[in-house]
Amino acid sequence: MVVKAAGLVIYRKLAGKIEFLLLQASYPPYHWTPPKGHVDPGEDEWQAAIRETKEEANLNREQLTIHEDCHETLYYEAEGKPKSVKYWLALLNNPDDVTLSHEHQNWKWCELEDAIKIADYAEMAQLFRKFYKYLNA
Ligand SMILES: Nc1ncnc2c1ncn2[C@H]1C[C@H](O)[C@@H](COP(=O)(O)OP(=O)(O)OP(=O)(O)O)O1
Ligand SMILES: [Mg+2]
Repeated sequence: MVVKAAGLVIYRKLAGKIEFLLLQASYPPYHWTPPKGHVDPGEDEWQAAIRETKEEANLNREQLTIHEDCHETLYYEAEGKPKSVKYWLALLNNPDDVTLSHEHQNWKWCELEDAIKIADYAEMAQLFRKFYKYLNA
């Protein structure tokens, strides 16, 4: 069975430049991803994406404008099990502060090429490019 997760690719616009939010795991391999996590029983992916964003970055639904029509699902293997992660694109309305939970040790706002570099997975890179295109279309 596929383990389902979901999250939000949060971006802000600073001086006309788009920056994506990445969080670094506080456990090996200390990987960087947007806020996301497992879908709980009774939840759908949309609800999980919003809940995890609140838990992991302390950003509320009200601080965000979610592009409901811009989403992508990644499939990969995590701890030997197939996993899916559905991401929606979301604008952080104001340059509010991020607060981390114990699951992450750092965060960073990254322009496209930097986001691709630190996220470090091919499918994640494609996702960033697709979402960036959506914003510049
Ligand atoms: N896009 C990806 N493609 C391939 N492997 C990935 C990708 N993202 C993360 N991984 C790797 C890093 C870890 O070794 C492992 C699990 O990471 P991840 O899916 O981020 O789950 P997680 O258990 O750290 O957090 P979460 O509870 O938020 O889903 O998979
Ligand atoms: Mg998580």
